[in-house]
Amino acid sequence: MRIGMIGAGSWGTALALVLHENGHEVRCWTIDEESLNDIRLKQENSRYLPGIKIPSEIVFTSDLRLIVEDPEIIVNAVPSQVTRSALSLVKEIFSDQGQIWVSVSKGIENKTYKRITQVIEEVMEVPAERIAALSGPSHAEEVARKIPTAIVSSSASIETARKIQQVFMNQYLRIYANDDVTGVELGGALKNIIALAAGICDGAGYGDNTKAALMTRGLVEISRLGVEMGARPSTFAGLSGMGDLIVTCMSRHSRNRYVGEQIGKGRTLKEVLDEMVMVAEGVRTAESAYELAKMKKVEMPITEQIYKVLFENKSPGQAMLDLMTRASKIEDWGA
Ligand SMILES: NC(=O)C1=CN([C@@H]2O[C@H](COP(=O)(O)OP(=O)(O)OC[C@H]3O[C@@H](n4cnc5c(N)ncnc54)[C@H](O)[C@@H]3O)[C@@H](O)[C@H]2O)C=CC1
Ligand SMILES: O=C(CO)COP(=O)(O)O
Repeated sequence: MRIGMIGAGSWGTALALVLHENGHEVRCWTIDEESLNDIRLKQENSRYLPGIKIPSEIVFTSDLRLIVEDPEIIVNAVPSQVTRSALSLVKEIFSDQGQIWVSVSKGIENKTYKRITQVIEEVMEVPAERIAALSGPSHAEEVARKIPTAIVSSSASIETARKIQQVFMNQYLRIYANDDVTGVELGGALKNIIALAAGICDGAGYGDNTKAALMTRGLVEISRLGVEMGARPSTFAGLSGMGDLIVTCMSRHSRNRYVGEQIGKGRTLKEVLDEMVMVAEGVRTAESAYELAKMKKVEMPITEQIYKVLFENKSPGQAMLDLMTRASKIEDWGA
């Protein structure tokens, strides 16, 4: 199959390697001329995925026309908040021939509160049944090294989810399929906020008990908002829920956990983001989730405290104290 990849950051590049290995013809678009030159000269994307050799058969280009020329599948791998603008460029030159779209981005668009498959549906004017989300515990650094990984392909149409499963699956990337796209995308987006909290926990010197509490109660509030938005509760116990929450809160590769860790050590958000090359989606998703929770009247205490630490200068210590001294509760999946 011919597959177009929009975005050649760490995840876009790692997935291009998977697809190439699976026998597909892959073309990746990037606006980043520096990494493009790097890939052409050294066969390595050292800015986003250092240490991994990139086969010369994978085309990397800044010419979008090469991406939209006759693909059977188009994958969106740019960060959530720039997906709309990147797709607007695609829309100008794209002719719809029944292609399947895949979102691998994990976020909720600011202001519109849309999941990324919904942004694709709106901008590209394709039906939800032809769009899938691929999500789950999968750091690019490990997938690119062929470390066994399992994720989930989800679409409103289970046939579409199954097709994408077949295209991406191989010996080191196991893919499950389901049709709860709302749950899959919200799990992948919201766990990044809890990973920021887990990072703060590491940076501020709290303990393993603290992190376990944040992860467990984090999953409760993720599920609570997810169910309110129409997701199935059981999806949050799966790869795109608990699975991704575990890896992002625990992994040395996680950019969201890293940002939290730096803040926990006393640095400002601006200082940390200014020196980062890669995206930490949880920062902007915290804005969307905080506002959504207020609008939907869903209790999300950890998200609320993370929002206040990130954007209202609240100290992590005070945020932790406020979480610990909330009114006493019965432990229940909705409490
Ligand atoms: N890195 C990882 O391990 C994983 C990342 N993801 C998700 O994949 C998405 C992409 O993440 P990464 O590849 O890690 O990000 P990255 O920061 O490594 O790369 C971002 C890519 O987007 C491009 N980009 C940035 N702004 C742009 C714009 N305005 N227009 C066009 N292109 C633009 C950059 O040039 C770069 O190619 C995120 O939503 C992330 O949460 C999902 C699973 C794993
Ligand atoms: O979603 C991811 C792993 O599944 C990547 O997480 P980070 O963006 O925090 O690195």
